[in-house]
Amino acid sequence: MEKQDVLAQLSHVAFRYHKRPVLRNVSLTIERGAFLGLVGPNGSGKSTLVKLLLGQLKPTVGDVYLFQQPVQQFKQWDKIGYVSQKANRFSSGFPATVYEVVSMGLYGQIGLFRFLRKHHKEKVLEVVKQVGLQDYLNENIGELSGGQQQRVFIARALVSDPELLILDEPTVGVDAKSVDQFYGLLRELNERHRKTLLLITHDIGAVTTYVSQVACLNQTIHFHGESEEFAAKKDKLDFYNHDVHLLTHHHEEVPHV
Ligand SMILES: Nc1ncnc2c1ncn2[C@@H]1O[C@H](COP(=O)(O)OP(=O)(O)OP(=O)(O)O)[C@@H](O)[C@H]1O
Repeated sequence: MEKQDVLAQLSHVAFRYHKRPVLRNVSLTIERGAFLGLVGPNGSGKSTLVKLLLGQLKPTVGDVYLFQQPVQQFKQWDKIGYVSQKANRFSSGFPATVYEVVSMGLYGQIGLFRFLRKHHKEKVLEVVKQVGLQDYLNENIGELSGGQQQRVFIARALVSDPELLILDEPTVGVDAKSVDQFYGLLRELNERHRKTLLLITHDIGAVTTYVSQVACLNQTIHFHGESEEFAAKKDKLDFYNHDVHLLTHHHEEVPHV
């Protein structure tokens, strides 16, 4: 593997909230072109790992690199797109159209009050089309279903042309049929549009069906390999214990600290 093909890396990372250890000795590499699913039970540290990757938290021990740079020095944030689990929660009165919300993804590049140039507008239309919402361009986002809203946020993350897209539980609150379409979209972004994806999810079914690699986290990485290998081994991996069948459905009831 060439050095420039490592887009993100955690090296021997430990993290604690106050005195409480949450992650220990986590080493994980995300290579260019990967579609990596990060799975783990509730409270296993998935969101904490993402916050460390994005430089929002500092490891107690170890190092985090983005595009071969220590995350504290990293400045090229337009190379990274991020879609959080709270993205699809707009009420019907929210006064912004699909076009406007997706355009917001360009503000980092062009500044908040600058006008979009022709090529910016074309890029907005291109990514809206990529996520299949071209017929909804002028709809208010609050009028769309949870699955459609989530696509809008993918488009907003894509509009600045990131190389690495990080999605934290993006299907929470999305109905089952839209979830399948949504994962299909992610696969297409990975295979056709060459985006590197990190998908944080409880959904074991999705990871075995759609992603190319799986990493299992429960305080530390218990497995990282190809999804076929994961599918063959998953019943023997003890990191989930008895929780495995509950995970897809119980997420929303779990209070976040
Ligand atoms: N700000 C915080 N302060 C203290 N403890 C926290 C904080 N955020 C998370 N924790 C704790 O750290 C542990 C890991 O939380 P984290 O949210 O990273 O796990 P997760 O795998 O993303 O969980 P979930 O699947 O429920 O979203 C949990 O025990 C959680 O209660």
